[in-house]
Amino acid sequence: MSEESSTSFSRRAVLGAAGAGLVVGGAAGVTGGYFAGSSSDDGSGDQTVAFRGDHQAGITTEAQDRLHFAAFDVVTDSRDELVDMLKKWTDAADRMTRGLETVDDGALGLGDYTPPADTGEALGLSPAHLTLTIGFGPGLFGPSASDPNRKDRFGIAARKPAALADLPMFAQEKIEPGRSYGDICIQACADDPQVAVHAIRNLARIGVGVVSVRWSQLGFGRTSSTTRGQDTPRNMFGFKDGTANIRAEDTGVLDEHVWVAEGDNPPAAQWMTGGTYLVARRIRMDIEPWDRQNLKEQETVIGRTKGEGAPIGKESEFDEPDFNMTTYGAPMIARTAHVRLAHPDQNNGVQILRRGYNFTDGSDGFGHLDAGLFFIAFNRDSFKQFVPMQQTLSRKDALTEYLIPNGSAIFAVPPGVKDGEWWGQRLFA
Ligand SMILES: C=CC1=C(C)c2cc3[nH]c(cc4nc(cc5[nH]c(cc1n2)c(C)c5CCC(=O)O)C(CCC(=O)O)=C4C)c(C)c3C=C
Ligand SMILES: [Fe+2]
Repeated sequence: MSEESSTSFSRRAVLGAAGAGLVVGGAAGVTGGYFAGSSSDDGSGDQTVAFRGDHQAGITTEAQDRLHFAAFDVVTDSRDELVDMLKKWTDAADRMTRGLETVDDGALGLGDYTPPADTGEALGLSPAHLTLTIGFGPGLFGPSASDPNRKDRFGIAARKPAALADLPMFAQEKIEPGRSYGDICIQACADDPQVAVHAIRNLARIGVGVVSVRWSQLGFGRTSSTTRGQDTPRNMFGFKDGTANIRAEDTGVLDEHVWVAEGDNPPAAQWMTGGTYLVARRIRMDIEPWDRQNLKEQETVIGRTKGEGAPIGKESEFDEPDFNMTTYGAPMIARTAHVRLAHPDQNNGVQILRRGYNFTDGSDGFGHLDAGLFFIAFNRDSFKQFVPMQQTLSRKDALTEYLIPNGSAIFAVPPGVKDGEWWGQRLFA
């Protein structure tokens, strides 16, 4: 599909033309389509992030402020139906990221007696830097934690990469199956929550009969920076989060720690070259006990100051932590401090790209906020990176006392789609 077909017009153009009393719709021959696929806001209001490319958008893309993450179960056994849906999803996703309706004039133009092909709540809204990132879970290939008896329904078991396996159980977690696992995930990020929700809702609608939503999570504030230009945001414990994250500019680090390389897989799993693995963890944070701790204790648990975000013993946010500094013979950064235990020095040099979001899902019926961090990380092999890091944190990290991880999932995120290509083509073709 061309980026700017003559019958494509933006959601803004629909309302603008309608407001001016024009007839809109493909049949009426209205032309427009002025949201080109640029990667930034150039000042003209073109808030698009390119959907197609070597890697999927939504990984190193400058982290947007809002998230709607959905995990789907595939409910059909038909490979043809699944492939057909993935093609329709690709088309709709490509369009929505450019600020277009899922199909031309889908919300209003199909007549009075047909369900609209676009749900309409994004009419008049900009693309808001929407990115849609797809991932495939272990259950798509056969038995997995969500269904240990599952067959290889789509004939792709031999194509499953070794690094796509269920995450192990970790100490101190309370994983709920209804918030975990999934055959396919879609990560929708945007700077407008309605745009992200619209995208997930329409993909779920298009997928009826083929997929059903297993769980989903909204996030309202990013907890990471993924480019050098971004300010560091704060998490629900009030600390700057994302200071030491990998950035889009660190291309060498990304190649080493995030992107799957050709040599990582045998020929059958080459469809993952240029992709990455997404780990999602819903981590509820014990807000009320945390809020009763004094500032010094909070800073000791994290290993950084709350105001500046500097490593304890240093002045500025981006100063390197010195884990050997002592005071009265004791380490300045506690042995149990989160940043010490998560640092590459303590993890055989491994790094992960964090791209999580704050969440608050009301309260739990006992007067406690159901709030936390929806942790998302991208890495080249979760079993060499995320898993050992999480094992160390679960056992030793002082922060663990305030955390209850209750959702967990892993997905293989294939590389980006080229022009004309559809999501999953290299896996299924
Ligand atoms: C397994 C990986 C990680 C989980 C799970 C995790 C949860 C988690 N983290 C915070 C708060 C902060 N984390 C910070 C740094 C940091 N965290 C991880 C990994 C996990 N965090 C890494 C790899 C790092 C960077 C370490 C380094 O190289 O220095 C920080 C400090 C600021 C920063 O660098 O981002 C904070 C604050 C919470 C609240 C949380 C679970 C809810
Ligand atoms: Fe952390």
